Amino acid sequence: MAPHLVLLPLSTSPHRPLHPFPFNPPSTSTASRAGFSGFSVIISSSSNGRDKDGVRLREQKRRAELSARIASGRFTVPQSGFPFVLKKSLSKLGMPEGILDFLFGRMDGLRENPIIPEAKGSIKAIRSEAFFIPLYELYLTYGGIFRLTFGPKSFLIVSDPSIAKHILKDNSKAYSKGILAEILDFVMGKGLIPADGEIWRVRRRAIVPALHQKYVAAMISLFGQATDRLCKKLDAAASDGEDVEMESLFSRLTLDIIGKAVFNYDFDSLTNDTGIVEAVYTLLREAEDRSVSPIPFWEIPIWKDISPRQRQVASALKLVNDTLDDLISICKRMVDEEELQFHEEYMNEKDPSILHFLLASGDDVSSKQLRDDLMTMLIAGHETSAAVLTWTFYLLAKEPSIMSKLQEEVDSVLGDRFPSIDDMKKLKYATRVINESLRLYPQPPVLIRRALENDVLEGYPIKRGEDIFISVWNLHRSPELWEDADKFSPDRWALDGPNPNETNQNFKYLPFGGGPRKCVGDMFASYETVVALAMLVRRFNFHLALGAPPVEMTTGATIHTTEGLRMTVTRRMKPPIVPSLQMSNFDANPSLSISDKDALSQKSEAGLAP
Ligand code: HEM
Repeated sequence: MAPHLVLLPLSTSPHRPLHPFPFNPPSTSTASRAGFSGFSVIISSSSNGRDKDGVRLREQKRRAELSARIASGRFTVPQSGFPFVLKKSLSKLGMPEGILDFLFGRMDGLRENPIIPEAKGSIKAIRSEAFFIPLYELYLTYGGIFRLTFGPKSFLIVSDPSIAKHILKDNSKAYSKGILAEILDFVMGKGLIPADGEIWRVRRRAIVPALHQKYVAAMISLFGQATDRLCKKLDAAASDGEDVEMESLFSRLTLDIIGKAVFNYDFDSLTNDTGIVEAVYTLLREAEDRSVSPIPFWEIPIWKDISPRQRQVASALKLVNDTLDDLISICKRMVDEEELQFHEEYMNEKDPSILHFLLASGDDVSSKQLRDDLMTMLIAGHETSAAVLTWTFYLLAKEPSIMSKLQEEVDSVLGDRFPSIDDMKKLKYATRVINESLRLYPQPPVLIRRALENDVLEGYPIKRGEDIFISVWNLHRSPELWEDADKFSPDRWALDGPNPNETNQNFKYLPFGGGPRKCVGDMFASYETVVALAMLVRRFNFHLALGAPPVEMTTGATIHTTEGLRMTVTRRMKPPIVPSLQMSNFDANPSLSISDKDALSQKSEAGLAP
């Protein structure tokens, strides 16, 4: 049975009160290897109206309890052996800690098999919040690599850039997707995310070329058109004075985009709740629930037949699979009828989807594998982008000065028209806002691997079969690696500097992973989120809704809010019109500005348009 212990459904408030984390000196000299020095972490405060003090007090109490548990040694396996007893005795005799650390640190270095610092505990100890939060606090105590043990099961938690680089890049062949592949098997099969070994190599080689530059550029107009549909919804809400729940709207926006982009299917989920949209959400929720369930019920044979939930999952899976099979057949027919001249940047103008590219390329693959790959991209490219937009708008709502600076840029670059590929270079600040949002809310917050062979991580020997969580959350918020780590500050990235990525940030910043398994949709996702962000903030102001529940985090594959992101949306005054009306390749009516298009679509609704 796959171990699912650590990923329990947990939530906590990102509105963290001002709270100095009581730094515990590392309990083993090995922690100092990870570069520890005495510091305290100041966690910034925020407000969301109602219940602020209650949340703050609860949070303070919870944190004090956790700190006390860590300080009590409850998570710590006592060290044994002569050096430890000697060190303790010398310490009691009053020898300064610095000298002891120096002496015993050297002895540790000479030992053949240094022991990884170990945090031991009951699952209940971290059950009350999003699991990566206690991992962060344990990281502050135990350092860049430590073992987290629950009963017979243990995980290595990695929060050190050079160890992350070793696992993801330098020795990536020695690691598989482990637990992740087991959990996602029912929905992604051998798709690109869970696949390992030869299947992964072959599929990666087939899929990466499909996301070529011309394709991504063509997608910009799709992003614009989909966001325009969302703008219309928000326009109506602004007129009616109704608050909106942005997280679910972003989820629908990115579902509509990824459906068209991957297999040319219009879910139209921003307008309709069709059976297929519901089926996709049933599968997404099931994948997330399985990844956070302590017991894999779904592996019990009879359970599948008697559990109404599992029966619902099975029928959702059938509906989505049948739909994908139909889309594959339709696309095959299109390709057969096409006068095909396949080349590197091939793209069918009517159907620029990834599926069309794969079939046109002569990709020799079973329908099941193709379906697994499409499903993988649907899931990978949907919730991630939605989560990035959700947390970006949350951060912006709390920082009006950053929002104003962003709106200023968007007004001057875009004026009243849809973004084009050329604008992507010009929307520099918008890009930095997304870069910074991805630092504070990485999606997913943890990368999962399993060692396929024995290895050595920063001097620590580890065994084949070890399950490893690389905590991107810890890397991105480490006070050792970042100044004002918890502060939302897009200006930390120079406007004219390179786009930050894992390579130029030496693996302390991993928004899209790194090494051979890096995200294939990084450029797609960056443009998608910048286009949506720019178009939305240009037309509207966003505020956290008065009286809304506090925005708290919960974890699935990505970081969700517990009760949504309720916002009040108001129309902005019209920005100045910039004369250039250049549109991206695939817009049917390239000379129109957004207001022209609005007028046309209103006429069309009234039956006036040609
Ligand atoms: C902001 C949005 C996105 C974020 C933050 C994101 C993040 C990531 C990360 C961190 C990984 C590495 C996972 C690991 O190493 O375990 C990954 C892999 C992947 N992503 Fe994305 N992603 C995003 C959007 C997309 C989109 C739009 C697509 C498809 C069009 C996509 C397709 C994939 C695939 C197929 C993989 C697996 C690659 C492999 O294992 O070879 N992602 N993504």
